[in-house]
Amino acid sequence: MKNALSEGLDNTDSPCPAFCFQDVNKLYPSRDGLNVEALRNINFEVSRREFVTVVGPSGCGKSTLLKILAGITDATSGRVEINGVLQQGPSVEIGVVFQSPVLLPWRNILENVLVPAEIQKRDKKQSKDKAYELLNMVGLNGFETKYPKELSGGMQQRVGIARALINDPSILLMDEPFGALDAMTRESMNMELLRLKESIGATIMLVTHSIPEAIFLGDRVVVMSPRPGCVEEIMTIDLPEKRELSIINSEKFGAYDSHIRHALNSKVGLD
Ligand SMILES: Nc1ncnc2c1ncn2[C@@H]1O[C@H](COP(=O)(O)OP(=O)(O)OP(=O)(O)O)[C@@H](O)[C@H]1O
Repeated sequence: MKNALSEGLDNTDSPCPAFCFQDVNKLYPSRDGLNVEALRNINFEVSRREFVTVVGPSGCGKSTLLKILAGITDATSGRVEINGVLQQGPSVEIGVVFQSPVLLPWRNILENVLVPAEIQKRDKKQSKDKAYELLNMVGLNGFETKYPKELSGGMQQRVGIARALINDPSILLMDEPFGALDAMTRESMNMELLRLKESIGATIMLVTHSIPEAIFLGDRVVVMSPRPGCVEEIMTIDLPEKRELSIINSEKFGAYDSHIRHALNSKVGLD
C-alpha cells in the first residue's frame, strides 16, 4: 500500500533489480605490500522491496560489501548497479545506518534528522514535515527538541534510522544497527524495523552477526565465507511475511538456523 512516505520510492514496476553486484572484488592495499583481499567474486542481485540480510564470520567483508554499495569505498574490480545504473559514488538513492548512530551532540533530535536534507539543500519546510513524520514513525514523537545525550541507545539508533530515511532513499543499508543494544531492545527494534519496512517500501540490506536476526528479518539470507569473503550461499526464508517473535521457536526457523550455522562452521573448521 502506498502512503506519503513511500511516494517516490515505489518503482516496483521497473524491470531492473534494486541493486546488483557483478564480479566484485575488493583488495585493500597495504604499505607493507601484504594487501588484504576482502571480497572475491561477489555476484548477486536484490529485487525492489526485498529485505536481504548478510551473515558471515568476523572480517569476511560484510561491511566492505555494504560500503561499496553505499559508494563509501570503491570496488577494486567489478560492477555495481543501483536501479539499473552504474554506481559511481554516494547516491541519494541510498540511506545508511551504522552500528553507532553518531549524532551531533549540539543539535537536537529534529536537527540531527535534518542533516542529510540540509546537505542536499532540500526544501526546508517539506523536510521538516518529513522529519516529524519519520520521528513519529520510529516512535520518537515528542522527542524532537531533546538532545542526543537525553536518549537511550535504542532511541538514538531510531534517530539514526529516521536520518537515513529523510531524503527518501529507495535503498536502506544497515550495518549491525542493533549490535550495541541489549537483547530485549534488539528484539523490539527488529519488530519495529519490519513495520517500518512496510511503510517506507524501500529495499533493505542489513549486515548482522546474529543468525536468528538474519532469519527473522530477511526474505533471503546471504551467507558469506571467511576472508576473502565470497557468497557461500543465498538462502530464501520461507516464513510468513507478517512475522511475530514467536516464530523463532518454530521448527522451520530452527532448521534455517542450524543450516546456516552448519554452513558457517564448516567453513571456519568448527564442524
Ligand atoms: N580501510 C581498510 N584498510 C585495510 N583493510 C581493511 C580496511 N577495512 C577493512 N579492512 C580489512 O578487510 C577485511 C574485511 O573487513 P570488513 O570490516 O569488511 O569485515 P566484516 O565482515 O564487516 O567484519 P566484522 O564482522 O568483524 O565487522 C578485514 O580483514 C579488515 O581488516
